[in-house]
Amino acid sequence: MAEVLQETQVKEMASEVPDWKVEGKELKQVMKFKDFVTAMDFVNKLIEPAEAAGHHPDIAISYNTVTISLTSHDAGGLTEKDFAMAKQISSLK
Ligand SMILES: C[C@H](O)[C@H](O)[C@H]1CNC2=NC(N)=NC(=O)C2=N1
Repeated sequence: MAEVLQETQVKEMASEVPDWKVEGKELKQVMKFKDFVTAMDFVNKLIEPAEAAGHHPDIAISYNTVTISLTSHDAGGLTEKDFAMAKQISSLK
């Protein structure tokens, strides 16, 4: 299991993913799309990288708005896996 990062490490790594916000034990991003179908298309693009990494984002969909939260449930906080997944997700936008 990946280890929970210290606060200083979190700050350092957060600067590498400026489109994500650190909120407590999560990395969060709200994404707006043209419509529901486009939003769903994006969400479906997350299946492959999440399965490949064995690390899965929490996703809330509201019409054209997708809120993605990343945390390592098993470790109980943010780990390197969350930052790696954040980078991957950002690259799919
Ligand atoms: C066995 C498997 O690795 C675990 O259940 C994984 C699956 N995906 C996961 N994803 C996230 N975000 N946190 C986890 O703790 C987690 N656990």
